Amino acid sequence: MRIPLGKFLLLAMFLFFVVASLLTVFAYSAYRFSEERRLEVIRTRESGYLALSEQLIQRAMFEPIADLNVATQLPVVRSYLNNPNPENLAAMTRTFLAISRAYGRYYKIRFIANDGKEVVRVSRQLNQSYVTPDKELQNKADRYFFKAAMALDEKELYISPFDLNMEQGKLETPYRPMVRFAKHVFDDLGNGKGVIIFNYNAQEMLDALKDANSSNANDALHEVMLINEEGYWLTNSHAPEKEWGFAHEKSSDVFAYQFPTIWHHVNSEEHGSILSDEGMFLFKTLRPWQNASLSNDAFSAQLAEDAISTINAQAYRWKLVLWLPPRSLSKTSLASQDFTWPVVIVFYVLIALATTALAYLIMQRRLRRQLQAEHILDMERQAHTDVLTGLVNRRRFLELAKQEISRTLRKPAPLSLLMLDIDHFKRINDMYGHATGDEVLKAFSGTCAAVLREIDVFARLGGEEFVALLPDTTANQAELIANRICKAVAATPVLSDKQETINVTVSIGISQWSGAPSNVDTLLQTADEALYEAKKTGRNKVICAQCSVNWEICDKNKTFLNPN
Ligand SMILES: Nc1nc2c(ncn2[C@@H]2O[C@H](COP(=O)(O)OP(=O)(O)OP(=O)(O)O)[C@@H](O)[C@H]2O)c(=O)[nH]1
Repeated sequence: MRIPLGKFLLLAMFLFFVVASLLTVFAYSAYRFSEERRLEVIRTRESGYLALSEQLIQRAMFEPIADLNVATQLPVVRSYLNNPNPENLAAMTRTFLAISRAYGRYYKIRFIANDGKEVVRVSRQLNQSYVTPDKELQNKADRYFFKAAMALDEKELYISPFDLNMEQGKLETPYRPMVRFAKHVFDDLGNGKGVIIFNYNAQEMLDALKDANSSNANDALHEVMLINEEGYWLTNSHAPEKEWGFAHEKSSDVFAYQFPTIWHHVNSEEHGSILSDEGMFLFKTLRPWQNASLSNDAFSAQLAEDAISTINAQAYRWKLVLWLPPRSLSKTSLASQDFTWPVVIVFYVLIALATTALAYLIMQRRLRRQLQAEHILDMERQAHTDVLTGLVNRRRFLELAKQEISRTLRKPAPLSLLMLDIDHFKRINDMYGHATGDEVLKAFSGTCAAVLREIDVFARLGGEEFVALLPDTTANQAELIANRICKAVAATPVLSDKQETINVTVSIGISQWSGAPSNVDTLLQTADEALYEAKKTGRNKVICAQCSVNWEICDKNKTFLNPN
């Protein structure tokens, strides 16, 4: 017996579906868990970069304050303010030149007198510091920064908005971002003498910011952005051409244009992190001077003390944003590794192989069990069946007859039994051989079975002796059936292997269960006695002791002794 292919394939597919679904759910959950952990690690690392960047900006923005404070206290400067003679002016100019060279971070260091006239201007360009000749000095009385600085008292300090350097009223290109730091200076008698202004080269700080954030080449690469109040990029490592959008008046060069939903959070929240289809954003609001006294950085904290009266620190509010674009973010994700899809395919192929093997084993086991069950059934059938005729044998007949009697006891009904014996069967054997005798037995069984009903129990007791138990049948009805059998047998001759016609007749004895608690043996015995009577009185007949009428309707002409 072979494994049925259709069922095997169905089972294999079912197992594959179940196992693959379970393992997929499990693997996907594990993947989601590891993804969350991975993103958490990235977020923590990026927070570190954000804190570092903030510190870097804060430090850079405090250095000019320190320099300006020191400059206004220098003895040479004090001497000039108290006694503005040419000698002291020259000494102050030399000091400004030295400061310019030493730090290199100031485009201009100037002293502007009360009337707005530049008295000293030390410029720095292309890594060179030089003193501007007197004839090129300008009057700045109308400039906003001069006016603002002149309004300060001694302790206060003016910080201009982040701006681009202008030369001769025009934007200098490439852009030179700068912030002006100015102090109103007084002589020892408290008379205002003018303003000292440092034009701080902020590009230095912005470059340092980019450098600090590009050294993470081994990590997922992030972009650093510094955004001013209006959402313009002061620095944008991802798209430097979009920096200083306010200068080239391109409304699309704002953060809000590129990332509207992200900007909503960045603009309205102090700090946070956002994970979206556009990547991961970590941001922080920077108020370089306003919050400096809270800084962990001792340097910044001290300077915050010094510049405590900085008048326009409130105006400074930048947004520092670190952005991991989706590609960078997924760089370390399992899903984007080269080996992932081949592994997934191998994974499912292995599941398919394993479930196919399992289906094969299950089918084989089922088949074995089925064969065993069939074998047992077969054995049972053999134990209950007469091999030659296929009829129920004596043992099984006795079991079935007992069951039938019990049933009749529970639900009273007539029950009759026929005992059948082929006449002169020995002679058939003797004349035509044992094999032909067997054929006669088979033909006889078939003829009788055709007359009997489905519910009748027809059995071969042994040799040429047969029995039929007829439920729901009275002796009179049984007699009719027996006569029908008797006539059918007589009318059905059998052909020998030599094509000779063999007439077969049968004698039948009948008994009916009386309703009294008798057993099968009693029934058999009564029928056997009737059969004996039939044999004794000429064969080919039916005898029923309990019947109301007893007549012989079997064909008297058809006897074994009288063929045809
Ligand atoms: N071919 C064949 N013969 C069998 C089988 N079982 C029993 N016999 C024979 O059946 C014969 C029965 O003969 P008897 O018991 O003398 O009865 P009978 O010749 O039919 O005579 P009556 O019953 O008096 O009519 C014996 O010769 C048995 O050997 C069988 O399975 N096959």
